Amino acid sequence: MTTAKTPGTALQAMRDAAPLVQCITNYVAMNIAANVMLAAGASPAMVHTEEEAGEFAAIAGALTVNIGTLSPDFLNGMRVSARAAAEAGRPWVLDPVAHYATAFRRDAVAELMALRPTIIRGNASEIIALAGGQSAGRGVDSGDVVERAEGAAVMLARRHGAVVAATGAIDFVTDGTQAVRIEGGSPLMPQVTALGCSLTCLVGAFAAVEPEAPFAAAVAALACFAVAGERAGRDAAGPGSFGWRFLDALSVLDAHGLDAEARITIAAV
Ligand SMILES: Nc1ncnc2c1ncn2[C@@H]1O[C@H](COP(=O)(O)OP(=O)(O)O)[C@@H](O)[C@H]1O
Ligand SMILES: Cc1ncsc1CCOP(=O)(O)O
Ligand SMILES: [Mg+2]
Repeated sequence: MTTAKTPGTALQAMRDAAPLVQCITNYVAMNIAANVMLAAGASPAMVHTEEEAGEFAAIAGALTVNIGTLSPDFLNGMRVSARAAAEAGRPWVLDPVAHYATAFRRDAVAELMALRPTIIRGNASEIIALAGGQSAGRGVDSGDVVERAEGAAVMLARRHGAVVAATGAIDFVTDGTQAVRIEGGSPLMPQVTALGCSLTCLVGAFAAVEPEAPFAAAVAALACFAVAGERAGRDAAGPGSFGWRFLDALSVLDAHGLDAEARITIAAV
């Protein structure tokens, strides 16, 4: 008899492995993302300089790349790391923060997409625009609901052979052949900066432990955020207390609680 792997078993496996994850993320996110990773049980390292980023990608279990505060130097580090991760057979996750905003970002994301990310995690506006659609996004915050991004996510997944996670009030994850929606979280989450960036890093942690199952890895990471976010939101007075409650909720989340409270439903593709 085989037992289907649940988000809870994926969480336990991730904690047991405490994977080293190379996170190339933005200046806003670096601290909160590292704390989110530690609370969840992963080992983050924010390593982005070209001189060492490629070498580091070969020893980390996974790489995450986020263009939030992009510069030519950051981009050089992203290029060598994504290539090194692919050569070492490690999964890598792309977070195309506000890629529609400027030509520099658009060109950078086109180049990074050509390096074949294993998983793409973005908010609804980012996913719509990445598929060539008209999004309402202007800066880093989404102006669209995820429902509008679902078709774009499926199209992107098929076109690029990647898992695509579009997040918002109800998340949507697809690999082009299957899809799920994940409910939970809190309306306070978009009020705390860099939680989406932190989620991208956590997706990398799960992918490091499940390199052959990136769809399940992305679902498990998003489910952790959904359950911890819902728990933290219950007693939070606002974004400030939500922030620390969320970290605490992530750190005490266990396999049983995750499987009991995660609301994941299969969606048609
Ligand atoms: N209105 C909401 N209700 C519940 N959870 C939300 C809401 N908006 C965002 N989230 C959650 O916040 C996290 C970050 O997603 P999102 O805000 O879409 O990313 P980003 O910060 O990149 O814009 C995800 O776990 C998502 O499910
Ligand atoms: C405010 C800001 N500016 C550049 S990156 C960034 C953080 C964006 O974080 P998130 O995409 O998780 O909202
Ligand atoms: Mg974002």
